[in-house]
Amino acid sequence: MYNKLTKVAPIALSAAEINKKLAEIPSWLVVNNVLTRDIRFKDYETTWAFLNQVAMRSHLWGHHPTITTTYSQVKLELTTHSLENKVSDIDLKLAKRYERYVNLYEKN
Ligand SMILES: C[C@H](O)[C@H](O)[C@H]1CNC2=NC(N)=NC(=O)C2=N1
Repeated sequence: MYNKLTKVAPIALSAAEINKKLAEIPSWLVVNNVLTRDIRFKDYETTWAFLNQVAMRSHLWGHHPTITTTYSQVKLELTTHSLENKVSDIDLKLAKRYERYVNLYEKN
């Protein structure tokens, strides 16, 4: 069995729509129109176990965050490049999925 992927166009969201979805993932913020999350994990191995899941999911969905990391600190930033770097539905969908992964790992 294998997956056949279909390409779906991202949909830019209004501030009201973004805020409604943000209520479900309160650790995420929109800073200068960028959906952002900062996390500190317990150690380097945990950080990269998390980032590998982020990378695989991003690759699977064809949508990629800016990842800034130093040792056990991670900053994820999401916007949709193809929509002039606005926050779109896929940014929020990915953030919600990443948040599931955050909860799998011990934090500092
Ligand atoms: C061809 C490729 O699928 C597109 O360039 C994807 C890649 N990853 C992406 N990631 C983000 N954040 N925004 C995009 O518009 C985007 N486009």
